[in-house]
Amino acid sequence: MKQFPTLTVTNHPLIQHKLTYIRDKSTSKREFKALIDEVGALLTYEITRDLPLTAVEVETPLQKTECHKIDDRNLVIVPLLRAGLGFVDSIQDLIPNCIVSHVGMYRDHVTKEPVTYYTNEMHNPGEKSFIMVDPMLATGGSAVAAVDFLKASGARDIRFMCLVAAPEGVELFAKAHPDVPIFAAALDEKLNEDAYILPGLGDAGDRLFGTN
Ligand SMILES: O=P(O)(O)OC[C@H]1O[C@H](OP(=O)(O)OP(=O)(O)O)[C@H](O)[C@@H]1O
Ligand SMILES: O=c1cc[nH]c(=O)[nH]1
Ligand SMILES: [Mg+2]
Repeated sequence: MKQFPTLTVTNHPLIQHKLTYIRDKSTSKREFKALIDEVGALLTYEITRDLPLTAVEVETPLQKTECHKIDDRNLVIVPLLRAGLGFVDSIQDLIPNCIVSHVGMYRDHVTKEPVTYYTNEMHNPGEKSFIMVDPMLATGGSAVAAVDFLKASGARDIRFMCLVAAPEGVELFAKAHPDVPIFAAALDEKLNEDAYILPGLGDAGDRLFGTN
């Protein structure tokens, strides 16, 4: 299998176990969201591993001591609507002070090209760390366009978290944004003729929100 230097596949047994149920078409909508929450938390643990820490003094009931904090008020989660919303709850549970800045984008069913329909204004993006989240990296068109937007707004420190990636999408993304690390739970086989990931999990947005 082709190697991608900017891709980290977090194939921890717990993630693989939960991904098995996420892929299963008989998994209910309620279970699907609960599993996305759980895997989202586990992937967040991995993607935040290299965030810098600042020393702070804390007084325990016994004495003063030096502890460490991440700069959570300058950490921005960027969910790609709609399916990226699935990861927001778990990240906010872990890092309640983070900022959430939405990017609305859908993939045109015919051309497979991303169409942007919503963006948030960014404040001091050069001073912030961004984690873009979307369960699916298929052709890579949406993720590349979303990072193009973040960079055009002034963002520099960006990470991308997804659940399932296709080799075609990783290749396109890594070429366009070699400075943006990708964290995924699985690198799947390929895209089908409709640019869906095989074996994949189907349409993540539809499974999360009950549409199709
Ligand atoms: O890598 P790509 O080929 O661009 O495909 C991936 C995109 O497709 C899905 O979104 P979709 O267009 O289905 O929108 P939705 O989240 O609103 O369902 C998915 O959540 C990604 O954003
Ligand atoms: O397999 C795919 C490809 C794009 N979007 C999805 O939700 N699933
Ligand atoms: Mg969709």
